[in-house]
Amino acid sequence: MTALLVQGLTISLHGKPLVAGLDFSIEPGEKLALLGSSGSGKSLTAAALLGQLPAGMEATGMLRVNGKEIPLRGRRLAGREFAAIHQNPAAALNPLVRLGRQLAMPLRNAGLSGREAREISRELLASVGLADADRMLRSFSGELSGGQLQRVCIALALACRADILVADEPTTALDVVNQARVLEILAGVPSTAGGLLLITHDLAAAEQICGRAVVLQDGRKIEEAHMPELIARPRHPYTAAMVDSARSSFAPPLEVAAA
Ligand SMILES: Nc1ncnc2c1ncn2[C@@H]1O[C@H](COP(=O)(O)OP(=O)(O)OP(=O)(O)O)[C@@H](O)[C@H]1O
Repeated sequence: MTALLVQGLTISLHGKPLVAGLDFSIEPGEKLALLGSSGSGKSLTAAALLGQLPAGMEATGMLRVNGKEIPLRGRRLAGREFAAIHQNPAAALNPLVRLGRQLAMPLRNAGLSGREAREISRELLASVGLADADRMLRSFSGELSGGQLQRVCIALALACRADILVADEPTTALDVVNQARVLEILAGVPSTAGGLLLITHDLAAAEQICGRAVVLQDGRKIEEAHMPELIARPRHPYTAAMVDSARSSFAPPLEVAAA
């Protein structure tokens, strides 16, 4: 059964559509990229799925997770179906609550004992490359670096055991070394963790993590393809420009190329 089905998603502000008639789907265990330039509607799409649209905006259309229909209109909570990894990890965590308690919360809510929740929290932290799990569990978010915090947020999202993980520009606030590490971790998220929707303007990140992509421009889908096809044979001029620009960012410096 399709893990996520979005049909005719339209997001409007005072009657003006900012995202219009968007269709896409994610199969179980699939990682899908939502690509597009700034202002194309990626974050609003994520916000509509997560029930986090700004006040005054309304979403219409059909949303189904594992066959269950979820009303979009008036949606103001993510529910158990979705877990999110946001751009700014510090803002996603409660600074006054030890990380161990924050990680344990969704596990305890799922019926695990305190001891089981602590054990699984340690395993989750290890799975995102945080070795000193006991220290992390005792820490407050203000005591960790941005890269460590984003890994804690990925562990927290996995602890929610949601059907769909939504990662909205998860590496934007990180330095290049941590960006690479977080991309590696997301690429390694097992297919058993449900579907993953990666929101990004970074084609290289999408290629590393996702098998398929949907490209948005001005709130509309302009292209949808498997990653190798999208990169080898982009059909829309915007996608072609995005592919060219990603290629040129890896090209050797002009003077070296000319030598
Ligand atoms: N709170 C808001 N109020 C009014 N308009 C908004 C609001 N948030 C987004 N928009 C508009 O909706 C459109 C889509 O914005 P969105 O943030 O989804 O783009 P995006 O593709 O995620 O861009 P970026 O990569 O810069 O985050 C843009 O035209 C934007 O100006």
